[in-house]
Amino acid sequence: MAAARVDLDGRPIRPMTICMIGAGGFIGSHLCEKLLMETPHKILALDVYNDKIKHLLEPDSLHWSDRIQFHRLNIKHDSRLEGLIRMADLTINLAAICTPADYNTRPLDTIYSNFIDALPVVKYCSENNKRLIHFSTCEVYGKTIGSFLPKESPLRQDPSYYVLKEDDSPCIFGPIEKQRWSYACAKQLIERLIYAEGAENGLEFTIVRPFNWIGPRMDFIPGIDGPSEGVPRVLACFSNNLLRREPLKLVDGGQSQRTFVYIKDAIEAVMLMIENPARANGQIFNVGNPHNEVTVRQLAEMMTEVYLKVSGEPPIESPTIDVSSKEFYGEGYDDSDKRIPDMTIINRQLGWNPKTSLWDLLESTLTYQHRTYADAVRKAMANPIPSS
Ligand SMILES: NC(=O)c1ccc[n+]([C@@H]2O[C@H](COP(=O)([O-])OP(=O)(O)OC[C@H]3O[C@@H](n4cnc5c(N)ncnc54)[C@H](O)[C@@H]3O)[C@@H](O)[C@H]2O)c1
Ligand SMILES: O=c1ccn([C@@H]2O[C@H](COP(=O)(O)OP(=O)(O)O[C@H]3OC[C@](O)(CO)[C@H]3O)[C@@H](O)[C@H]2O)c(=O)[nH]1
Repeated sequence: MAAARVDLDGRPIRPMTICMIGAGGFIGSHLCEKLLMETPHKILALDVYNDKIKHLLEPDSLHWSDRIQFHRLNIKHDSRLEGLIRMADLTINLAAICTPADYNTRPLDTIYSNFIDALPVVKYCSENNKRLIHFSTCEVYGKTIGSFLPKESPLRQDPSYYVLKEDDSPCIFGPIEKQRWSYACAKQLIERLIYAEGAENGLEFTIVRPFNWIGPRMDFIPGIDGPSEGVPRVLACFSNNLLRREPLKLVDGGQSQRTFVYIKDAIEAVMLMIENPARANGQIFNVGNPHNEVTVRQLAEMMTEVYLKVSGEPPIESPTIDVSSKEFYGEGYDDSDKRIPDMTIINRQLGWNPKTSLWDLLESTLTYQHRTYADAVRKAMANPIPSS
C-alpha cells in the first residue's frame, strides 16, 4: 500500500476538490498533469479551451478519468461559476490575458481580464469561505529602483537596488500613455483587493508572482497552432524563428534582463502551496530562479546553440536581428529592465528551491518544440497560404 501523504508538518493531507480556472493554459496544463499523476485530488477544470489538456481528458480508460471534469466556460459571463467554486475546497485562478503584445494594443481587454473578470472569483471565494490561490505576476514590481540611477553609478551593482522583495520593493510603472503597464496595474489592484478581503473579511488567500516560467506547451507557434500574425511570449517567438530558420528578433537590442524558471520546478512550488495551507495562507510568493539570469540577447544566443544541438541543423548566416519596440509591439510599449526574485519568503514558508539550470530547461523544452512542430513548420513553409 502507498504511504499516506503528509504535509510539511507531518500532518496527513486529505484529498480535496480544486476548481482550477484557466486550467487549459500553459501553467494549468502542467498543474493538472501533476495533480492527476501524483495526488488523489479532484479537479474541476474551467477554461474556454482544452487543447493543452486533451491528453488528460480523452482516454476514458486512464485511472484518473473520474478525478478531472472539464467545464468549457468563459468566466466573464457564466452563471455556473459560483456553483463550481462552492463545490470545491480550493479555487486556483490562472485565467488572464498575459502576453505583452496585448497590453498596449488591447489595453481594455487586458484590464477587464486581469481585474474586472477576477472580481467575481474573489467575491465568491470570500462569501463562501473558500480558499483562493490567485496568479498575479512579477510585473507588479515594474521597473527596478536601480534603473533610475545614472548608468555609471556603482549603486547599480548593489542588490538592494534591483532584487525584488514581496514585502519591501515598490511597484514602479511608467506613465499612463505607456499602456504596457495596463496589465501590471490591473494585477496590482486585484492583489490589493484580495489582500483587503483577507484583512477585512477573513478570505484565506495565497498570491503567486511567477517570474518567467517557461517550458513545453507555452503559448503557440504563429501560423501552426495560433494566428499567423500573433505575437506570443519570448520563448515561443524565438522557437518560431528557430523552427523557420530565420533570425531571432531582439527588441531594442535585447538588453532587458530576465530570470527564467523551468515550469516543472515552479509547479513543485504550487503543489507545496496547495497542500500546506497553514504555511501558504495570507502569503504573497515570488516564484522564480534567481540563478538563471540572462539578457534577452544572451537568451537568443543560448537558444540558438541549444536548438542547433537538438535539431542537428546547421547555423544560419545572421542568427539575430535588432528591431525597435515600436516596430515589434507598436505604440505604448515599455519594458521591465531586470527581474531577480528574492526567495526568502518562499524558502522560509515552504522550503522550496528551483533546481533546473537555464541550459537544461532549454534543452528539454527545445527538444519538445522540435519534435512537436518541425514537420508542421516545414510543410507550412513549403505550401504557404496565398494572401487574398
Ligand atoms: N507563464 C508565466 O511565466 C507567467 C508569468 C507571470 C504571470 N503569470 C500568470 O499566470 C497565469 C497563467 O499564465 P499562463 O502562462 O498559463 O497563461 P495562458 O494564457 O497559457 O493561460 C491562461 C488560460 O486562461 C484562460 N482564460 C483566459 N480568460 C478566460 C476567461 N474569461 N474564462 C475562462 N478561461 C479564460 C485561457 O484560455 C488560457 O487557457 C496568468 O494569470 C498569468 O498572468 C504567468
Ligand atoms: O521576439 C521577441 C520577443 C520578446 N522579446 C523581449 O523579451 C523580453 C521578454 O518578453 P516576454 O517573455 O514576451 O514577456 P515579459 O517577460 O516582458 O512579460 C511577461 O512576464 C511575465 C508575464 O506576466 C506573463 O508571462 C508577462 O507579462 C522582453 O524584453 C521583450 O521585449 C524580444 O526581444 N524578442
